[in-house]
This record gives sequence, structure tokens and C-alpha cells, in this order.
Amino acid sequence: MITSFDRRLPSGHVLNGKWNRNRYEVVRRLGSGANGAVFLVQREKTEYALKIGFDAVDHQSEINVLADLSGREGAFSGYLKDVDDVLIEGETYPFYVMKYVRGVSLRDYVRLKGADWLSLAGLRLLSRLNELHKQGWIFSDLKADNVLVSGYGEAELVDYGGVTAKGRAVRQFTEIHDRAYWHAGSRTADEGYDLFAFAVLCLQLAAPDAACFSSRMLPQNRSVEVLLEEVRLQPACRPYRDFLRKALLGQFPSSELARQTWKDAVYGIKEKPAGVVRSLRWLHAGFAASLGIGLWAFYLYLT
Ligand SMILES: Nc1ncnc2c1ncn2[C@@H]1O[C@H](COP(=O)(O)OP(=O)(O)OP(=O)(O)O)[C@@H](O)[C@H]1O
Repeated sequence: MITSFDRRLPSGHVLNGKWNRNRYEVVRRLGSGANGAVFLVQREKTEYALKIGFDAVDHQSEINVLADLSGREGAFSGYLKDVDDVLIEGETYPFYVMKYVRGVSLRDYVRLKGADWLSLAGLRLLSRLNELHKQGWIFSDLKADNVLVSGYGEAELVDYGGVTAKGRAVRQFTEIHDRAYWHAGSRTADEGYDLFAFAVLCLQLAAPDAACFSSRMLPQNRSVEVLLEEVRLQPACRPYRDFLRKALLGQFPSSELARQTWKDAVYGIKEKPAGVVRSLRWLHAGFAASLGIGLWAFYLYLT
């Protein structure tokens, strides 16, 4: 989405914080959406992401979440760097500055590197969700655009605008990832809500053209069974099939357990290669034979 900020804040433009007096130089626009425009900025040779809010109330609630997460130990510690106002062409706008997350959207990452990389990125994403859950928050608006990935599946969440305290009603969501949209549960912020969205995200990445994601799908035909059937049919879902089933049916009691299950499914050694099995059989047979001979000799010695 191109906003009026793109014209008014070209690269090299300097933003001066009204209260904290920090000076940020715009490098480029990173993206924009319903709640604001995000820019890559530089201050004292360090890069940050700076978000200018369109709506003061939404912007403040995003800051409250980030301030809470940022102040605690863990993956989000120190994420929020500055909160201030800025004057742009005579108008005052609120902004905040956060850690700059490198990477491309999860969709682009999987497209560029291949579907196999979803295993690693998915594990990291589940770890991030789990950390958020442990601190009492639910991400809610989980979708490919809100996950940036770099290197070896290093996934990070961005856009904390939808983050909701556990037990409250979800305010911001994307229909296709929303549990209630699929008649699969409520819109209450719980760990299962994020896990459901995560499962839809995996299915969508594995099978972007699946019939269930067609805009022609009638509301009365939306159901969790439709998603489960797609999971069953899509070969790309095979490594995660059991996980996806459980996540869609809300059968994980916690995201910690979900993370562990994903890890086991993706990295668990299911079966030993045939060669190894054959050598082990010989080894076992040899050991049994020598034990038998030993016992026989001992018996002869005693009698
Ligand atoms: N910390 C960050 N580091 C790098 N890029 C970021 C960061 N935060 C946001 N972005 C980029 O900016 C885009 C828009 O940001 P964000 O999603 O927060 O805006 P929004 O108005 O809340 O969007 P939406 O309407 O999708 O909710 C993101 O999709 C992402 O590409």
C-alpha cells in the first residue's frame, strides 16, 4: 500500500523526535498497512524500524504491548527503542522505534528456498509464539506477511498490532487464519487460536492453490473438515500431517507441547536406514550367540 508518507518521507529525510530529541534518517520504506507506515531508519550508524501510527488509540495499544514485552527477559527484550511524536508538514504524528528485523516474508522465504525450509522456520516461529504465550499474550493476527525470515529459518514476528491479552476477545485478525471464520472455535485469545492460525499458514504455504482458499468458497461450506481433508490430500503436508490435524482440532493443551511435537515430527528419527538395521541384527545375533556359549561353558564348569 502506498501512503502519502512515501512522498513526504523520501530516503535521506530526517525525522526529529519532539520530546526525546532523537534524530532518525530515513533509509527506505519497509511497508505499510492499516495501522501505520514502517521505515528503515538510521541513528548513530545503527539501523532501526520506525513506525508512524495512523490511529492514536491503536498505535498506543501496540506500544503498550511492546513496552511490556521489551521490559522482560527473553527474545523480545529491548525490542522497543523509543516512543515519540514527530512534526511532518505541520501535522503531529506518533511514532515508535523498534529493532529492525532482517528477512523476507515467510511466503517469499518458502518460495525462494523450497518447502523443506518450512520445518526450520516453523520451529523457530513456534518458539516465538510460545515465548509470547508464556508472557500472557496471544499474537492473533498470524499470517505470512507478519513473519520475516532470514538465514537458516530464523523467523521473527513483526506487527504487534493484533496482540491481545490471554482470555480477551481477538480484535485484529485475517479471515483465512481466523478460527471462527472456519467455524472451528471462538475468537477468544488463547494459545489454540495462534496454533490454529499457524496450521492454516502451513497449509497455505504447502498448497497455495488448495480449493479451500478459493474466494468462491461459500460461507456455509467453511469448516474445519474442509481444512483437514486438504491436509490429508496434500503431499507437501505429509511431514506435519499429525501436527496440523491436532492444531486445527484444538487438541494441543499448550504451544510448548505443540513446539515439541513439531520438533519431534520434523527431526525425530523415525526409522533407522535399512543398512543400519541389517548390521544391528547381526550384532544382536552375535551377542546372543556368544552369551549362549558363555552360559553353556559356565554350566559345564559347574557340573
Ligand atoms: N521491526 C520490523 N523490521 C522490519 N520490517 C518491519 C518491522 N515491522 C514492520 N515491518 C515491515 O513493515 C510492514 C508493515 O508493518 P505493520 O504490519 O506493522 O503495519 P500495519 O499497518 O500494522 O499492517 P497491517 O495492515 O498488515 O496490520 C510489515 O509487513 C513488514 O514488512
